[in-house]
Amino acid sequence: MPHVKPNEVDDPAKYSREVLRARWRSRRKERQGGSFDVGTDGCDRGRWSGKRRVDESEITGEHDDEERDEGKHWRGRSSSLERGENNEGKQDGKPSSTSAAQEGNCSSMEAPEESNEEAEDMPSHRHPILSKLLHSSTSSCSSINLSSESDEVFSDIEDAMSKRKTFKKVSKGGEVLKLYSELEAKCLDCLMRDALRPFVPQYHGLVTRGEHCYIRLEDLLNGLRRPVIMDCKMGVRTFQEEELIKARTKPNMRSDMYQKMIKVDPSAPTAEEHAQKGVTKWRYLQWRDTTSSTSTLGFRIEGIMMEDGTVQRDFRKIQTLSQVTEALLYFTRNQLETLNAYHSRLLDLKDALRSSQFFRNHEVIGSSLLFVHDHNKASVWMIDFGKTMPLPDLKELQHSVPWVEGNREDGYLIGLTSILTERRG
Ligand SMILES: Nc1ncnc2c1ncn2[C@@H]1O[C@H](COP(=O)(O)OP(=O)(O)OP(=O)(O)O)[C@@H](O)[C@H]1O
Ligand SMILES: O=P(O)(O)O[C@@H]1[C@H](O)[C@H](O)[C@@H](OP(=O)(O)O)[C@H](OP(=O)(O)O)[C@H]1O
Repeated sequence: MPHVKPNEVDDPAKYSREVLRARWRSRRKERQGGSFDVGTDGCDRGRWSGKRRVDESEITGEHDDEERDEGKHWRGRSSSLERGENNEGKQDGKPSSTSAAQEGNCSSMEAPEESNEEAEDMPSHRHPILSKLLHSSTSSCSSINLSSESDEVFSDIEDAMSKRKTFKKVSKGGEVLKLYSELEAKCLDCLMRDALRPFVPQYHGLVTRGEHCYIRLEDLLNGLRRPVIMDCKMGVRTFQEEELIKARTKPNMRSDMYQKMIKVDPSAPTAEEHAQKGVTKWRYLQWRDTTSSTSTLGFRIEGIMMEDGTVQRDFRKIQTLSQVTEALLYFTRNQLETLNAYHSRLLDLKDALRSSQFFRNHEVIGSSLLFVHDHNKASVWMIDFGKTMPLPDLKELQHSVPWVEGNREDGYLIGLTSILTERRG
């Protein structure tokens, strides 16, 4: 355990960083032949979301697993740690020539931020809260690993985790950067001219850092003190129809997803999948949807971060409204004011969705509602449009009817209604 000065205990984030920093040091020492300091709390680490993130060690020179969370767990259960490799490459981070032209030349849109080199000397620019969220993912990722230090820094499980730790970074000035994806940038651009604008982080265009391009977004946690955060992935499915077609026509067996699957339920894969030790991405995503509340309630809780910085992801198997209610009451600590503020924001969102042209003609897949509150404010935001697609041929969606292959319905409003219903119950 690190030496902790008394005043550091008053600052949990700092204390947590110190503890984790010490663990990282001891882990590195062990790799170099020294002793291994096992966590003293006996808990797995809670991890949550944030695949597309940039390793802040790039910016600050520190190592991002220092900020991972030690898991105190919702209802005392341990969250699972998953590992694996993504075999399917993604093209995020480098705009195509057309998209770059559309968004403006990335490198000519420099934000007023520090360069990587400057930032290395300025660790105070880190965003401790966001970095907790971003560093607590359970999933594997095809992202480019920007950090040459990761092999040294991460343990076996963390080696796998590190493959997805490169997507987002934090900057000063009330903005966060997310690795560029053409689909997401186009959506955000559209959303800035839509009725949904007040429910989406403000989009400030693109910026280049090193060899990658990023989307500049309003930091939704800016100005909040010890915020409590919940990420709910919306919709009755989290896979695109394209993923289903690909699984049929050009199946790519993902061993990382197979591993994640058997960790939760060894009997879930078919005999063939067991033999191949792999599942297609569609199969994994569909399994996640049907074993959580996604398929039935139209949303699932991906993770919750409490005010002390602990991140909890033990909601994978939640399927009923009463379980969701329990989680939400825990998240809000039963505070009526907070619950009411969320409720009224969600009603406003529902109205805005009704009048949104963007919503009418987009298939919204894998997008989240981010619930954020502190002691005097609560709000809900729509985030993550990386898999949100415009519909062809002036087609429009209802968002409130079940999905059947080909209809492209996403069930977003089914999820929103479930959340609102839960609140009434
Ligand atoms: N504008 C923002 N301001 C503050 N925090 C944000 C913002 N956008 C995202 N986050 C945080 O980062 C997390 C991940 O964001 P997002 O879902 O957009 O990333 P992703 O890499 O696409 O993740 P996923 O693994 O869900 O596909 C969110 O759960 C949220 O906590
Ligand atoms: O639920 P988990 O266990 O965290 O699994 C991940 C989750 O379903 C993400 O939504 C998905 O990314 P997309 O939605 O962006 O496809 C990711 O795929 P990936 O590994 O291909 O990134 C999965 O690994």
